[in-house]
Amino acid sequence: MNIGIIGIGNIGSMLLETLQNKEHTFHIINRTRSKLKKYEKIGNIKICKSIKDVYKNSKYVFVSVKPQHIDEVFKEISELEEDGNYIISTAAGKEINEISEKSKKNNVVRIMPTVISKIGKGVTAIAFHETIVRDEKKEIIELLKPLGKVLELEEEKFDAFTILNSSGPAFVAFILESFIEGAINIGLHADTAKDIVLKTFEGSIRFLEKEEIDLSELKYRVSSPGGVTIKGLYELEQKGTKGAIMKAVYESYLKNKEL
Ligand SMILES: NC(=O)C1=CN([C@@H]2O[C@H](COP(=O)(O)OP(=O)(O)OC[C@H]3O[C@@H](n4cnc5c(N)ncnc54)[C@H](O)[C@@H]3O)[C@@H](O)[C@H]2O)C=CC1
Ligand SMILES: O=C(O)[C@@H]1CCC=N1
Repeated sequence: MNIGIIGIGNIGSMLLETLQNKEHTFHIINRTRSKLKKYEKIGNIKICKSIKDVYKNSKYVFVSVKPQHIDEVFKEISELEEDGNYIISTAAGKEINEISEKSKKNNVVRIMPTVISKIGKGVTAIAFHETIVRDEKKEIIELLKPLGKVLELEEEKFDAFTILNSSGPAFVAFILESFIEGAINIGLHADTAKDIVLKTFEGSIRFLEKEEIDLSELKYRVSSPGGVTIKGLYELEQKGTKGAIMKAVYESYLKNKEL
């Protein structure tokens, strides 16, 4: 399969490296040429000089540039003839109808990926232009399988999905970091703290899945009456931590809707 990728940043490089497979030939381009250097000597990766070269040579063309740069890419594509190729946009907040209008193409697919897919464990949401039929959808979903789970989702749910799934890893990193720094403050070395915190989070998730219990049930199993855990939970409640996190999710959601 001939696959194009316009924009080899965080997501473009994740797509290139995760979908890498000897049966595919990749045609890639990036504005900052230095980011392409490491792919120069790989046989099935062709570095292109123009968006036209990428589009003309690829059946599936991922567009993974920032939302503020996407219009110029679609403008260039709009001047090219559609010949059985499909645009697959990864841009947050950009709807299929808008992409279709700007690129003057019908074969438009929208995905919402995550950097986590680099290890094949992420979830990728997907939505298709109304003219794309079942067999075409099946082939595209199959192409994306190395990314992990591929979830067909109504476009109106993309904004919420983006914040939870695609911004999500950054929120997780922030919360983990808070615990690690809390641990350093009570005398642990950073490496030890990181190891314990990661294992505690991972173990708690596995435990919740296996025991099939509610989150509050886990809180009450751990919190001894008048003990140490409830003291910390009380502090979090007094500081409005849950409200702050809910507000963070909401603000990200509003920002995504503005794009
Ligand atoms: N970073 C993430 O975790 C996620 C990002 N997204 C979306 O994916 C898209 C890409 O995000 P990132 O990879 O984080 O951005 P990035 O800034 O890391 O990568 C974008 C790349 O596109 C290149 N570029 C810009 N204009 C170009 C042009 N005209 N021709 C060729 N290359 C061009 C830039 O040089 C850059 O390397 C965005 O639209 C974003 O909303 C979606 C889900 C998750
Ligand atoms: O922060 C952003 O705008 C992009 C979209 C979702 C994750 N990263």
